Amino acid sequence: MAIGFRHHLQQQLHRLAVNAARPFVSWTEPWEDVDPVSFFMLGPSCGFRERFFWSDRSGGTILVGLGSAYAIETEKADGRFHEVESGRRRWEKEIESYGEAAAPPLLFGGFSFDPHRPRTDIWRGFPAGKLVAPAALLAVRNGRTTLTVTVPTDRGEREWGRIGRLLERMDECAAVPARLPRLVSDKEEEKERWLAAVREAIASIRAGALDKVVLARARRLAFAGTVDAAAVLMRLREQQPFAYLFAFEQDGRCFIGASPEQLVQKEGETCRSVCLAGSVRRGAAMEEDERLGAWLQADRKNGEEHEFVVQMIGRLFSSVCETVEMPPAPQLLKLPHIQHLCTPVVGRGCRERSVLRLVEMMHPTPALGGTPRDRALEVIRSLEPLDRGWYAAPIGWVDSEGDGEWAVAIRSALLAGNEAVLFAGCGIVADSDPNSEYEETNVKMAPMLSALGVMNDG
Ligand SMILES: C=C(O[C@@H]1C=C(C(=O)O)C=C[C@H]1O)C(=O)O
Ligand SMILES: [Mg+2]
Repeated sequence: MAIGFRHHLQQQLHRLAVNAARPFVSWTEPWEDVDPVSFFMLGPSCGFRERFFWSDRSGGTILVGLGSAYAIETEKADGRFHEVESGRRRWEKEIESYGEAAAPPLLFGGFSFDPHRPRTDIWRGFPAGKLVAPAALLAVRNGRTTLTVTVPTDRGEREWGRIGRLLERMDECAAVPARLPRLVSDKEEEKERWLAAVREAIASIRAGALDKVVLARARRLAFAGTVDAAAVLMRLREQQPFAYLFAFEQDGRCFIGASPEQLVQKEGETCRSVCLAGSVRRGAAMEEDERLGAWLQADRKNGEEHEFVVQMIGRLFSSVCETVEMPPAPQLLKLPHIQHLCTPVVGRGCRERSVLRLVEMMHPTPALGGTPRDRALEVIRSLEPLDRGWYAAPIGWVDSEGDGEWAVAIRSALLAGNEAVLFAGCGIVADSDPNSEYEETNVKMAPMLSALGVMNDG
């Protein structure tokens, strides 16, 4: 089947490319029986230096991209969302799309947390904002799988080599990911300095300078061999079934994670978000777990952390939507290692046309930045001893309608060769205790530690 299909696709694309009036053409075909992680694994061996993976919380939408037919990249500190949105509109005019989906292929990517902060070397290849239209996109939606191939009309022949190899290999049996290498070193990045920063933040909050700030820390692991992103992804898929799974790889450096937190979704005139803040670990037995959950729902400090997020997202949705629905009190979201206070928000009659506009307005929410936003960002810049890069920032996709879904890139790590850098933060408020906050960041790192094979699940 692949040979016949390959021939068919090649012919279609060749014919279209020759006659195209625009610089790119895309072709979409239905395609069954491909495991998305196996497809992701084929990238490097076919010569693609970029790849991404996305699965939403239900696993209903899975997007896997290989290569980059078109990229919109910005290093602007101010106006980066606007620049990316203009790039998206330009993209629609540069492509002719045929086959099953006669719409331009969607763009996938992300943003850095704070473009005003100087970037360190570990985040090389992860600019202030970057969206890509992949050369090959596998999309699973509502149980249907399609493959979209996008080629530049002037360099179609060159792209074809990689795509041809991919189509040949897609039919081979599911690839087996590399084994995870042994851990050789584990460095807490400056625990004492982080605790001191938390103490200082608490003092500023008590002095009335701000209400809440999220401070993060990093943990650097070194392994005896290369950490294979596909192997980590496969484990995350098993271990974190209700999270957004994401990976964004540039030249062998892969930012990967399993985030429970939706930033914003737009589907026509409906938009959604989830306020997530306030945390406690899971209990070992049911009784303890329920006791911890009940404690979390009654705890004043966690309630406060959560309430700042509810206030901000509620206000923002009210400013762009006709109606906003949210439950009066937070629910519990139970994940394998941690439970959170959670308030889902639905806005109807949304007046914004692009989800990127909503991403711009929402980032960072008080769940990742703080309240008030500008003060919190200043405190993070002056107290936090690390470069967040794309951690805690928006990651997701946007289509030609301006619809799309974005998560907050937490519970994540940057994989680079033999190293993995893990990140986790927590919301500091007036009643925070530095040691408990430190413990909370440990719980938040557990999912990635477990996916990396460093910690036994428990
Ligand atoms: C910042 C992180 O998580 C955020 C902070 C939370 C908290 O402090 O209770 C809870 C959920 C997230 O919004 C992280 O996981 O790194
Ligand atoms: Mg917290």
